[in-house]
Amino acid sequence: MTICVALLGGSFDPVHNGHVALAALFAKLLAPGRLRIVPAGSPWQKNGLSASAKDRVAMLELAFEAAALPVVLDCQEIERSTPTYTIDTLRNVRAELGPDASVVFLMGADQLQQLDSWREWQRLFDFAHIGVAARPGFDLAEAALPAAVTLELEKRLSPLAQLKNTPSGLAYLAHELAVDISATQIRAALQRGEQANPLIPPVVLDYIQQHNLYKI
Ligand SMILES: Nc1ncnc2c1ncn2[C@@H]1O[C@H](COP(=O)(O)OP(=O)(O)OP(=O)(O)O)[C@@H](O)[C@H]1O
Ligand SMILES: O=C(O)c1ccc[n+]([C@@H]2O[C@H](COP(=O)([O-])O)[C@@H](O)[C@H]2O)c1
Repeated sequence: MTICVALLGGSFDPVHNGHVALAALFAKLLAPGRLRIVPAGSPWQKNGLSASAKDRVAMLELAFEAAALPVVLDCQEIERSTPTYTIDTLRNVRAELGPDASVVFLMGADQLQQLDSWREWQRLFDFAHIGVAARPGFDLAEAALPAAVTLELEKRLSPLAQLKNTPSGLAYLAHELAVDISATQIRAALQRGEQANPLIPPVVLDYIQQHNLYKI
């Protein structure tokens, strides 16, 4: 049987309930043999990060442990000194897992809307499938996507079972997620001295307070 590995990449600055819900949704849908969380080292489309890699990793460990969602943290992007390009990560993962494993890179609808800005974005499909979850404020409908992304999706949209049973090249849209949370919103709330309680796992909030993060 083919193994299926799902990867969730992100800045996780900090990890929040939207990330946990996205991971949990695809853990249920795909039942992957492994769910890997891949914290970004230098996300080149972002204007810097607030928390250190060490703190972001610690918060990820706490969040997924509290959610009782077994994950493996893959820190290769933090260990690289180059800007974080997903294509590099997927090349490495494919080399590690071999040609037959099903690899699914997960993302929210906001990333799909700008997928054509990613480095070598069409080549991502040579190494992995993509699994996309809906996100409030970001439309998954064709009309909301760049034409080039729509063209790729039209060729690649497939049922989940096909993603599980083939190595790469397909796409799946999960319309059922509706968690209106962003790390930007959480950082802003924490800077204002608000608690951000329903947005973030309590263990992560404790960590943020103990380590005095997101104050400025
Ligand atoms: N509420 C959410 N619903 C669905 N997907 C999400 C949600 N929040 C984040 N994601 C997805 O998780 C991945 C990592 O996101 P990221 O760490 O950038 O969080 P973010 O909340 O978008 O951060 P920021 O507000 O700092 O841009 C991305 O693929 C993103 O689309
Ligand atoms: O490869 C790229 O060029 C690229 C451009 C933007 C985002 N990504 C990846 O998309 C994921 C979410 O990114 P972010 O910046 O919203 O946290 C994370 O794994 C990033 O490395 C990747």
